[in-house]
Amino acid sequence: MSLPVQLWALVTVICITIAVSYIFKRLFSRHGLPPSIPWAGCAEGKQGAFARAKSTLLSFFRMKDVINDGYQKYSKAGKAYILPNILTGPEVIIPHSQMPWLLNQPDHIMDQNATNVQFLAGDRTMLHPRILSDTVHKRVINREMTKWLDCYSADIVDEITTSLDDIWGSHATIKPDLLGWKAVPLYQSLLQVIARISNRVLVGLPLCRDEGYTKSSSTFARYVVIVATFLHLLPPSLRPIFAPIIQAFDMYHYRGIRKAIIPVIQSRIIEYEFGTRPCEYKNPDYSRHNDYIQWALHDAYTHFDEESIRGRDPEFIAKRLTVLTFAAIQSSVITITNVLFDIASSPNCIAIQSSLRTEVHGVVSSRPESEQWQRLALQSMTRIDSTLRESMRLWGFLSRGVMKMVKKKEGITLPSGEYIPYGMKVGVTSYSAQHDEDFWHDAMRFEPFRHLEGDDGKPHAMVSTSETFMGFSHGRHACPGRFFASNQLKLLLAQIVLRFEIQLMETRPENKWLNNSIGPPIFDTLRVRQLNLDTADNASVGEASNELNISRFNVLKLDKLTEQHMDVPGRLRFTNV
Ligand code: HEM
Repeated sequence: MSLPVQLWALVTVICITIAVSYIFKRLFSRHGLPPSIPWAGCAEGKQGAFARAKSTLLSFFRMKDVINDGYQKYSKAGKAYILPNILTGPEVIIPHSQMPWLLNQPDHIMDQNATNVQFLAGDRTMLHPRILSDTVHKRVINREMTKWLDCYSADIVDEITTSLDDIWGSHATIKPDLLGWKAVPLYQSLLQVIARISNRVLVGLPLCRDEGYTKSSSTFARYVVIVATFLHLLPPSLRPIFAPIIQAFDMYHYRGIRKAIIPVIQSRIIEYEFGTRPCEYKNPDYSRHNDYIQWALHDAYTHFDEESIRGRDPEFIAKRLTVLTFAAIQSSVITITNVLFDIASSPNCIAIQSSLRTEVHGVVSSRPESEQWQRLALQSMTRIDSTLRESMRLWGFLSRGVMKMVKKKEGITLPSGEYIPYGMKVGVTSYSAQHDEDFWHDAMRFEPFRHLEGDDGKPHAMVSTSETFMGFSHGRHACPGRFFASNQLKLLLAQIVLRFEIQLMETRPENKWLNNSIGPPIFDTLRVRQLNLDTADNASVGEASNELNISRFNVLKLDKLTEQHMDVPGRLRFTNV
C-alpha cells in the first residue's frame, strides 16, 4: 500500500524538478545568443540575468510594450535586438534595412515553416507531425482552391446570404428593438458564418450546414492556439504525459469531423479506383465535385512522392482537411470581426458604410447577374478591399511578420556581424512596421480608404504584401490562402453593407494580446439593423439609410456627436470617403 504512495511522491518530485529547471532555463538562459545584442524590455543599462528574466515574464501579457521598447530603442537606430518570448524562446529582431537579406535566405539555412510549426506546437496540435511541413497544402491551395475561385463564388454568396439571414437576419433568434436594431455577439456569430462559408467550399452541401460538423470545425480552429500555449508551458519531457489531457477537447472535435467526413472520402476513393469514370481525378470534371476532397485526391493520384501517396489514406485526408479548415476559419473570423468593430467605432461610421454600399451597388449593377460576384467584379471593389487591408494593418493577429529558424547546423552570421546559433529565430515584427509613423501617416488611426492610393500613388490590394504590410507575412512563405481569404472576406463585407446597417459605437472594444498573438474582442456585441432590400435600389437604400441614421442619431445620439462630425447641425460631414 505504501509503495504506490512512494512511487507517486517520486514521480511528483521528478516532475517538479523538471518543471523548475525548465522555468529556470526559460527565464535566465541566454540561449547561446551573443551578449552584444541587447534584450528588449530591460531598463536602460540593465542586461543582467534578472532583468532578462523580468522582460521574459513580461512577454506573456505585455508583449506589445516589450516590442515597442525594442523597436524604439534599437530598430529605429538600425540595430538588432532580442525579443524575449516565454513560450517559444527568444527571437532576434533585425532592423528593417536587413529584410532583403532575411527574405533571400534559402529554407535549408533559415526556415519560416519551422517557426510556424513551433508556434502552433504543430507536431501535436496539427494531428500528425508531417501535416504542416508537407507541401501538399500549398500545392492544393495554389493549384486548385485559388484557380477555381470563380467556379464557387455563387456558392459562397449563397452561403453568406443564408447564413447571415439565419444568424443575424430574419431567422435569427435575437430579437430586434423597436427601431429594428439587434445586438449581435460579433465574434461568436461570425465564427458560425465563416465556418459555414469555408466549409461550403471545402466540403460543400449538406455538411457545411450541419450544425455538429460546423461546430466541430470552428471549435477545433478556435482552440488550436490556446492548446499550443498550454503545451509550450510544459517542459518537453512532460509533454507526452500531459499533452493528451490538454488536447482532449480539440481531439474530441477532430473525431466529430472525422466521423462525418471519412465515409465521404471513402466513397470518393472507391468512385475513383473502381468507378465507371476512373480518370475523373486525373482529368477532373470539376462540375461534379469541386471541393477539398476532390482536390486532395487529384493531388494524391497525380503525384508519386511520399507525401502525395500518404494523401491517399482517408484518415490523412481528414487530418489535412481539418488543419486547412483551421487555417481558413480562425484567421478570417478574426479579420472580419476587427474590420466591423473598426467601421462601427469610426467617427465616419455612417459615411464609410454609405461609401462601401454605393461602391458594391455600382459594381454589381453594371454587370450581368452571372458575373456580379466574380473575381473581376471583386477587383473593382477597391474601397471594400482597402477597408479590409487597413483593419489588417492595425490588427494583424500575429505580431511577427517574417520569422525564420536557423537550420544551418553551424549557425549563421547576421549582416551586422553577430553570430546566431542553430535553432534560434531571426526576423522582423509586423506590428512595429505597421504602426510606424515613418511608414504610415497617422499610423494609429483607422483610415479605411488610405490604400486606394499608396505612397507610389497606386492602389495597394489586400493580398499584396510588403515590408511595411505583413498581415499575411511576406516573401516566399506569405500566406498561400490569401487570395481565397480576400475573395471570401470581400464577398462577406460587401453583403453585410448591402444587407445591414451598423450602428456607431462610442469606443472600440479592445483587442487583447496573449504573448505574440493579438485577439479581437470576442465577447462584445455590435448593433446591426437589417436593410429592406425590396423598398429601393441599393444605392438609394444607402443614401436613405444615412438620412435615417442621422434622424435617429438626432433622437438617440445627437448629444454624443461633436462639431467635427457635422457640416450643419444634424447632418454628418462625409469626409475621407
Ligand atoms: C484573413 C485571413 C488570413 C490571414 C490574415 C492569414 C495569415 C497568415 C500568415 C500571417 C501566415 C504566415 C505564418 C508564418 O509563417 O508566420 C499564413 C500562413 C498560411 N496560411 Fe494563412 N491567413 C489567412 C487565411 C488563410 C486561408 C483562407 C488559408 C487556406 C485556405 C490559409 C492557409 C495558410 C497556410 C497553409 C499557411 C502556411 C504557409 C507556409 O507554411 O508556407 N490562410 N497565413
